[in-house]
Formats: sequence, structure tokens, C-alpha cells
Amino acid sequence: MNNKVVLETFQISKQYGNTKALHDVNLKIEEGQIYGLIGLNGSGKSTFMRIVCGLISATEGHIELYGKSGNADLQKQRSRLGQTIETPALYLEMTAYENVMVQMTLAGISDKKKVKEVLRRVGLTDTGNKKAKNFSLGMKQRLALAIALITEPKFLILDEPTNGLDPVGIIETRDIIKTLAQEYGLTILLSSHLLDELSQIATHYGILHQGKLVTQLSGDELLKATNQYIHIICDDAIASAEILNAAFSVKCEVHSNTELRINEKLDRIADFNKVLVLSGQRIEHLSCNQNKLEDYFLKITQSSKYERFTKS
Ligand SMILES: Nc1ncnc2c1ncn2[C@@H]1O[C@H](COP(=O)(O)OP(=O)(O)OP(=O)(O)O)[C@@H](O)[C@H]1O
Repeated sequence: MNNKVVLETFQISKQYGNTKALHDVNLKIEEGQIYGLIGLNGSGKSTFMRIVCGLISATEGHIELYGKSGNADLQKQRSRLGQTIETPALYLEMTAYENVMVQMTLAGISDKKKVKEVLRRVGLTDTGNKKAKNFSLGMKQRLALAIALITEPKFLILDEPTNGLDPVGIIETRDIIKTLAQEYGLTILLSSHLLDELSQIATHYGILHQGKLVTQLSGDELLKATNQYIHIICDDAIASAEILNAAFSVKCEVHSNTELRINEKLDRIADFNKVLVLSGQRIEHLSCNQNKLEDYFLKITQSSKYERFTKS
């Protein structure tokens, strides 16, 4: 299936004085993807996102948004884009509702229903009279996201959306991002310096290292490259494989009478467990071998041969 290309960049480079922040970045994002841009601090993630949003310009190269390039067309396409890189400052003495209302009025939109709708999408419906100054960091970030959703963007750009959040905030933010992609059909580009963190939400990945896009890969390719799998030991591996295949359409590798592995849908591990138990299987062991992500990231970024992945 050929999905629509939302963003494609061609040999994007950015020079800040003596610092070359980006080198010839060729990156492609298709409709419906949650594209995780991963890189260490200073690898160029924010610079790349700012160029896409039109907040700064590239020194060399060009970008296409929804197949359009050239300044005038790009600016038009950017109306489909929402971002939390440069959001308006929150009014700390106001509630979530009032903050969204003010920004909506400034954007020339008058629709009370929509205020409630964007707050619902980011899980801020129940904050009542609480002022923004009393919000947690996660709530403030979600409020900024609600404001970004006012114009009903089709493509969202989020710079390190889970950075600095506590574990509950991280899970809430992840769920909101997944829902925006899955239920509302948004394409999302987000960044992180932790591959493990990104792997909880992203469907596709781009690894940026010292301003170069070292590699791009899909979630399945990442699973293969890092040899991640769910490991199950149970009474009857063949019966369990059949149960899981029927319930989730997953392919299981049966390794012995009692042992099987699953190389896909790792985020469904709890559901696999539930269905097997409800089907009468006795599970002796169930684990997810997921600890190789950061090793993979280090291997890729530290390899002196990483240039082979880039187009010169
Ligand atoms: N306005 C600027 N002027 C000069 N150098 C800059 C500017 N913005 C970024 N840089 C430099 O460009 C490089 C890439 O920075 P960038 O902020 O894009 O990386 P990043 O991956 O987003 O890092 P972080 O996660 O720390 O934000 C760094 O060396 C940074 O110091």
C-alpha cells in the first residue's frame, strides 16, 4: 500500500556559525505514522523540527510538505501542521478552559464546543477552576498540546514531549499521542533521546547522530534488528500459539512443547497473558526481551561505519 507522503526532506543542512547542526538529511514520513526522531542531546532534532515548522530556514536543501515545496506553497501546507515547539505562553492565572478559549479567539475561532473537545482529547476535561499556575508539568504540556489542536492539524510535531515528566505523566502523554494518531488519524513526528521511550509509541524511527540521519527504519525492522521478542513458557505451546493467532493474528514460533516466542506486537503482552489464562493455559513464564534497544542505539551511533546509511 502506497501511503501519502506527508513530509520529505532533501539534503537538508543547517549551519549555525561554525557549527554544522544538520548534514544532508533525507527523511520521509508517510500519513498515519508516528515517526520517532531519536538522537543524543545536540544531535540536531530541534533544529530539524524548527526547519519543518518554518521557524528557521535550512542553509541548504529543501523540504516538501504534502508534496508541495517552494515558500508560498509550503506556508500554505503549514496550516495543516500543529506543533508544541513554539507555543504561546500559558496564562497562569487562567483555567485550562480559559487558556484555550483565549487562543481560539486570537485565532478567530468562536466555538465553545471545540474548547471542550480539544481539552477532552488531551485529558484535561476535569480540571475545573484550577488555574494553570497550579498544573503539573505534564498538565501544562497537555494544555499546550490542546492549544496546538485548535486549528485541527493533520500533522503534529512534538519536541521531546515526555521529557521531564514523571512516570504517570509519561504514560498519559503516550496514550494521548497514540489516540491522536489512531483515532483522529494524525501523523506525528516526535523526538526523544531515549529509544526505549520512543519504542513505546513510534511506528517508524529516524536515528540522528551529529546532525546526520544515520538510519530510518520501521517498527518491525527495529524489532528484527534488536531481536526483541515475547518469551512464553506454558503447558502446551502449540495450543497457545493457536489461541494467540486466532485472537491477535500474531505468528508464534514454537520452540518446544512448552515454549514459544512472538516477534511482533510486543506492547500487547498483557493482553496475550489474559487471553491465554482465560483459555485455560497455565503460564509458567512470560517476559519481554526488550532491553536491547539502547544497545542497538549505541551500536548504530558509535559505529564508525554509520556513513554507509547516509546518502552523500
Ligand atoms: N541558535 C543556535 N545557535 C547556535 N548553535 C545552535 C543553535 N541552536 C542549536 N545549535 C547547535 O546545533 C546543534 C544541534 O542542536 P539541536 O538543539 O538541534 O539538537 P537537539 O538534538 O535538539 O538537542 P537537545 O535535545 O539538547 O535539544 C548543537 O550543537 C547546538 O549547540
